[in-house]
Amino acid sequence: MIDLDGVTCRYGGSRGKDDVDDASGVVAVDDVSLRIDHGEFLVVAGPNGSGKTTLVRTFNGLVEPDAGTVSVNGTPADADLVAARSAVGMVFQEPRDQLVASTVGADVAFGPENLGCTHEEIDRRVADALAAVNMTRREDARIGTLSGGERERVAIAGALAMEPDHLVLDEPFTGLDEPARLSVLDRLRALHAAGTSVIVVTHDLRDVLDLADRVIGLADGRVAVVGPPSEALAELSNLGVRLPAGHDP
Ligand SMILES: Nc1ncnc2c1ncn2[C@@H]1O[C@H](COP(=O)(O)OP(=O)(O)OP(=O)(O)O)[C@@H](O)[C@H]1O
Repeated sequence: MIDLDGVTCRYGGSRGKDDVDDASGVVAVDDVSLRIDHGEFLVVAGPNGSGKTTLVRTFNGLVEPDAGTVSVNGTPADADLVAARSAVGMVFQEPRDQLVASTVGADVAFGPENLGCTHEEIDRRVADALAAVNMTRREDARIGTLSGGERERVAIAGALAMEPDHLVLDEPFTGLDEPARLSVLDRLRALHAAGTSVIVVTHDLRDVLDLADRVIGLADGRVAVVGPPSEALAELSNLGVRLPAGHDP
């Protein structure tokens, strides 16, 4: 479970927990409280610059709030960063930024190796994670030869190999063609069905809204709307996000 209480994040100006009243700089996330349960499929929507990326990066301590608290499974994220990063896997906006090895297998093994898993455990996790993204037996493929969609799936596999409770994907469909987008959606649907909590950050709600248990719409760093998709849809149309066909304003 991820629990946020009054989280505020700012860039620039004076930083730090003691100067949250300094009005200089940009307030990227503004007093957000939120609880995400195990198994939940959550969509975080909002226009460019509304604070989506900054918000989700607080979930595993990548961004430390200037005010408020984040806890993961009951422990403050900043008190145990390893636990937070093991429980909350993250796939960044540009998957190339997070691929660290030259082959698929070495890349997916990187996380479990750092966790100190045994060789047998690493092999099992790599095989399971590649199966989950439909890339079984592609361990030896060189990263440089993969398409953008395949790289995205390797990045997802790398996060899955940590066996996280929550998987966060930041704009996972950017730059993907239609087959790759549908393939990633298919994988997310299967992961959710298998019990992983999936959190998708997007300004494009086509397709993904059908999978969501709940959607949060951000505007200027604040939660403008939160609820099941059917209830949130009307208000989401005011936020400048791309809605599924038939729901455009
Ligand atoms: N490293 C940074 N330094 C300074 N300002 C930043 C930084 N990262 C984000 N911001 C600012 O914080 C605000 C929120 O940005 P953030 O990237 O969290 O929003 P977003 O909704 O994810 O945007 P996008 O859809 O464009 O990715 C914006 O005003 C942005 O310019």
